[in-house]
Amino acid sequence: MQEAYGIQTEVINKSYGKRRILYDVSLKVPEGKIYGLLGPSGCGKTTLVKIISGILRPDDGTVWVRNQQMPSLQVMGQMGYMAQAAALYPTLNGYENLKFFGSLYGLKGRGLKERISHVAALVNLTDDLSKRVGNYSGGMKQRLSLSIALLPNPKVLILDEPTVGIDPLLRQDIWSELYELSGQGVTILVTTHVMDEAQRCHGLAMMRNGHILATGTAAQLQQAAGAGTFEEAFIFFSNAAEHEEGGNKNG
Ligand SMILES: Nc1ncnc2c1ncn2[C@@H]1O[C@H](COP(=O)(O)OP(=O)(O)OP(=O)(O)O)[C@@H](O)[C@H]1O
Repeated sequence: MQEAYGIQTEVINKSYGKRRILYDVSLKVPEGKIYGLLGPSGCGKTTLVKIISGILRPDDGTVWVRNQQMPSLQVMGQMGYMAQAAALYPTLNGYENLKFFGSLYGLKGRGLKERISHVAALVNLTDDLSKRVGNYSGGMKQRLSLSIALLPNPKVLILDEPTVGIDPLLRQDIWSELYELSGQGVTILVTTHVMDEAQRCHGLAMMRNGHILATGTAAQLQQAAGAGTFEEAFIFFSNAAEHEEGGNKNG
């Protein structure tokens, strides 16, 4: 049987002006899995997830989400996206922010109220919903953004650095929730520059300078690199790519 993919990209390229940001990025994210995009700051993770979400257009290449070619309005309605720089309304309180974004997702009435209670509890914000978001800490804003992405009960969830600024206990809760959602069939794409976070994913792609260096499970990648630690595996694939780039330049 053919494997079902929640997200697929084929040879995505993107430049800003003369600067190339993504090079032939091809990925396959199996449906219902948590997939990590691991790479240092500036390697192109946000650009890639924005392209997958339909926010940015690639220069060329194709994205499929749930087997539909993007951009597709129907599929975009099944996706939750958590941006790195939260687009929250600071003068509104947490509840009002959730209500506003919920209405954009087409939720209303009792259904909307129930979803707000559910997602606020998941990120431990129930007691803070009446506070102005402008007075939230960085971690609280992060949690509110995550709860907004969860509002539409998405089939595909795209999270750009979701646990930055979040304390270890809550991070644990968030990961438990992500595993729970994945168990229910939700495909989750998470960007991170943190090794231990990437290792929690079912599968991952290592990225550097707009290139995919290697893909697989953390254990497979470590084994392929013959590395003692996952961090060493990342360094191994980075060095190998650098060597190849140098070779191409020289050749
Ligand atoms: N709108 C833009 N115009 C020009 N350059 C951009 C634009 N957006 C991003 N870039 C550049 O593209 C490169 C990749 O950025 P991107 O945000 O995708 O990286 P990232 O891996 O997500 O980094 P971080 O983890 O720091 O968010 C960076 O060098 C960035 O400066």
